[in-house]
Amino acid sequence: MAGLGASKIITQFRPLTCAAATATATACHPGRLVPNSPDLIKWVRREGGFVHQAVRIAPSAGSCGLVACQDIPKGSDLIALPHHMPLRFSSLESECVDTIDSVLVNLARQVPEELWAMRLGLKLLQERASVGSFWWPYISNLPETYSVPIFFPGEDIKNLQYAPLLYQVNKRCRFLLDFEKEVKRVLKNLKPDDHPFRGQDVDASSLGWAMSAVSSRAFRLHGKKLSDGTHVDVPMMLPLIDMCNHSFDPNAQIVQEQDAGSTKMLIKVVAETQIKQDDNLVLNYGCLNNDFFLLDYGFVTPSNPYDCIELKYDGALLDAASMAAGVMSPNFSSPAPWQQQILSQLNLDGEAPVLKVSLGGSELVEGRLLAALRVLLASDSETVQKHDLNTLKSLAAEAPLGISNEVAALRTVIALCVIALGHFPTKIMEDEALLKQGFRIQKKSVIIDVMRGLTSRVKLLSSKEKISAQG
Ligand SMILES: C[S@@+](CC[C@H](N)C(=O)[O-])C[C@H]1O[C@@H](n2cnc3c(N)ncnc32)[C@H](O)[C@@H]1O
Repeated sequence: MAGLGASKIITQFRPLTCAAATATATACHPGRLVPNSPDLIKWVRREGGFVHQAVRIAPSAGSCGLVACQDIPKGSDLIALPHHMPLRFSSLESECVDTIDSVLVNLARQVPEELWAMRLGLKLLQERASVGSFWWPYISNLPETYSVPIFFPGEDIKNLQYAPLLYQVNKRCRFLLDFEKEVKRVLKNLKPDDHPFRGQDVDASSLGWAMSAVSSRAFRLHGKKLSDGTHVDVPMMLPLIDMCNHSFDPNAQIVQEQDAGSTKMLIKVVAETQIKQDDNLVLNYGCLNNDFFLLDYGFVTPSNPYDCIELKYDGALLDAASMAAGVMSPNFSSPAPWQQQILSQLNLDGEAPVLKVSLGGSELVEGRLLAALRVLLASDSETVQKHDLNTLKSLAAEAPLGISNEVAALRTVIALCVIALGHFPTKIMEDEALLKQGFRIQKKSVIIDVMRGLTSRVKLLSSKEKISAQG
């Protein structure tokens, strides 16, 4: 009986380790789980989906992408997936049809919300391990490895040199190691037929593969319609559509529409602009900073308008910065009661303050930090009370508390930038010599851009002050 059981298991799983999966395959698209995997475009068409005749899968910047092999007019449908093709994970106990579903749902419950990709990752791993999986043509075309920081060698992680990102990478690595133990504990006593991964061992590395496959490819789209007519957002993996690479200047977008004659939703990609022959089909993955791009997708976007750096709001640090900037007797660490009250309104003081503030991005200086600096550098409450909080938080509101107050606030931020740059031990020239340090270079560029933007404001304000003094 034991022998029979073993042979049954062997014919019902596909290995979760890459070397075994690729042993008999020959290269077609580089770096895929199975190099001679089935043709994805043919599979989508066979399943009742639509793929524009000019759309091809082609190598693109070291991985794959979708390319137009002839001009495509704006508004054309590029891809349409029928309802059964996206890979979703229902975590509802009521939708569990067997013990395998319940095991996965119970494991998924132990994944924190912010690591939602691991939940759908469990479903992906289950399908990867199963010989009869409907999604095998899709899964075999997924990348074999991911360039996200959880897989970086220790030295490369350290070399990111940016504490908020190091914190996130460590958190994910720690979670995967703990979750490995939990998954092993749960799977240990299961009968072979109830085992979600067909009796295979699951370790931190296969869990990391699945989490990265999902974080770098899933889209959050409308799921089931609720009785009030709204939809819940559900992460899904979209075969073929997820071959589109990212651009902040996309030529395609995902739309969901009701399938004719059915209550189900059709997921489509539509040409947002005219697409020229040989152009890549690109989607906008979202207005994300480079921390998210690197953590979830394994790449950074140069000149990313949404990139920013995070700082902790700290009175002593602000005192040091403003003194370095030549601001006279700052009192950031000992605010007056009326100032403290405004800090509480800004959520920078009080019972549960949110002390994380950012520089860069579309705002240049986070409104809460700017307002705090303006208020703490103001000498009387009357002038401050004349303005509402939104004005105090806005860089567009030019010097609401007077030019010298504004210059002192901006100089303090510039000094904060100098301190933040000092936390990177290497020079930009050294970073440039290391190809992998695109992340570090981009973070430094954000800081330098903030300094440039604020310095020109300070100059403008100072010249206005001079003119008014002369007048
Ligand atoms: C949704 S998949 C796109 C298809 C993927 N290139 C492939 O070969 O399967 C997202 C992944 O593509 C790559 N990618 C997408 N856009 C990129 C970009 N603008 N620059 C660099 N890599 C990109 C990253 O590896 C990312 O994790």
